[in-house]
Amino acid sequence: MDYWADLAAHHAAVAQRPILDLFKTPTRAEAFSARHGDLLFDFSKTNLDDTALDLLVGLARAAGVEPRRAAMFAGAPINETEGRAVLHTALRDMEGALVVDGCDVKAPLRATHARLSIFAEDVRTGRFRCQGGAVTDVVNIGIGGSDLGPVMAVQALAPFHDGPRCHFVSNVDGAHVHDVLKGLDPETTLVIVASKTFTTIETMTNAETARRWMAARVAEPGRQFAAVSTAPDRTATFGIAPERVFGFEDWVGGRYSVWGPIGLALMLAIGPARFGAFLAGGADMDRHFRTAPLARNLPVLLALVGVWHAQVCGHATRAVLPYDQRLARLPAYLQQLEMESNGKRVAMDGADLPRHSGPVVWGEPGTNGQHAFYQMIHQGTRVIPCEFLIAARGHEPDLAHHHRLLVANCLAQAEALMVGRSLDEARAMMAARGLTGTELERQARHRVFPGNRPSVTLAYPQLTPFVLGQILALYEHRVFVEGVVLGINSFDQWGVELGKDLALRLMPLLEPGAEGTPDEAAKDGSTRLLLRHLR
Ligand SMILES: O=P(O)(O)OC[C@H]1O[C@H](O)[C@H](O)[C@@H](O)[C@@H]1O
Repeated sequence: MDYWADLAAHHAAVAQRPILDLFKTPTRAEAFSARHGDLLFDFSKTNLDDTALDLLVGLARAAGVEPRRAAMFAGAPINETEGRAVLHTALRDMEGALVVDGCDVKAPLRATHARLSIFAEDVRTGRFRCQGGAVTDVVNIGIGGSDLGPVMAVQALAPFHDGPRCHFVSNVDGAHVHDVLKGLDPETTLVIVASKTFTTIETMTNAETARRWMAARVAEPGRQFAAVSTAPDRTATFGIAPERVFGFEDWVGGRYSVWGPIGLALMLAIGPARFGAFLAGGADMDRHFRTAPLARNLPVLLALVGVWHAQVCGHATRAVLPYDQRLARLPAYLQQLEMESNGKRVAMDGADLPRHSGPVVWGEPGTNGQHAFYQMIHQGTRVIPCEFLIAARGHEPDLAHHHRLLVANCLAQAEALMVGRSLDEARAMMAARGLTGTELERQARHRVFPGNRPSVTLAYPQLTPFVLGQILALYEHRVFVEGVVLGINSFDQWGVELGKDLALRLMPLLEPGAEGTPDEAAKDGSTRLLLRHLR
């Protein structure tokens, strides 16, 4: 059975059907939504019907999602281009044993987690002393997966933040480290150098700058540095004592690493107990993903809706729209998670991918986005499937009216996208304003909303550590399922390498005197022009 061909044929048959018509079936909303605990995933405002869903679930099954899922959790080397297991799920379920290549991987995880928790408590309680006393500020220096997870999660869980202030430096642009350090006291600052490889040029450059900044005022700057890495030899060379080095294994991908020591800044912010609740939320979603039938499985459904929109309907982008200000960095986090995982043109077997890879992921929190780019979402010529996230409750009980406005806006946008406004309705509006004839017609046309634009909504009770863990694991497994369905390796990222190599080779050409050298002459005309201009 060719599921892709059948899906394409089905899509062609239903593409013009109004989504709203599907609600003539009274059970539509219940049938095209799924729950796990207090999470509700509503995908009824899409053009998916029973036939499409059956085909998509068949596609997932035929692609081997179930055996592949079992292989991932069992520690098989499913990251085939790097010859590694993919076991970030073990970081959030450290109980028991999991033997991979003859060794139990869980006991060392528990040991590192225990050390991390003790260190975090020492810092939080003031037992860990800097030159100037207890730690007041933490600076996490890292980039990509060593930054986006912690920075997003610390902001997301601000209501639970009772530890030192946390700051993040990622960009090699000196403006970033300068602006962050400028307001801090080196005598009470702890610097975490977070880098899986401990070779990333941005992170190492920022770490050296931070050490110089600290050394100017602190007698033993190395004592106020901690490191998170898979490379203990390199952390030692940098001069960070082993008791403040927290390691992890290379089977934790950078963009999947917030659950382990890379999450140290989050643990310092909210404490080990709440960090444990975050892990428990992730583990809870893991259990759901492993046990729920495909057609009731939240990550599988989220993935299949994504495949329907991106590969079957051909929509090139996906907007992630959290109606939750504290999830402001979620779209950026998901850009790495989804686009670094599934933005690939070659299938696992080395052949060209016969269809598009994962979509462009972008977004901003609502309601801000409404006053910026929603114009295009509603009336542009391109269809942009939207993913709304909304909590039932905020954390500010005395501002409950704000939250009601937030919820109303979120639901209104999804409704407007689907229902739209017809030309007749727009004409009636213009007639009510006294317009007539061609002017009425012209003005009315600008006020038409075509509608029939798909969206999904993830509703959760409240943004707690547990719920954040559930949401992030949900997205991780969605990426996994999409990757299996597309037949790609979601766990490598060769596409980031070429630019890094070229940047290193360009560095000498930015020195004064590089003009006219053979290395410069070997560059293309545009690069030469820019080099000269920027030198
Ligand atoms: O943690 P690091 O080794 O410093 O890597 C940081 C980031 O850079 C790499 O180039 C990858 O694109 C990312 O997946 C990774 O998260």
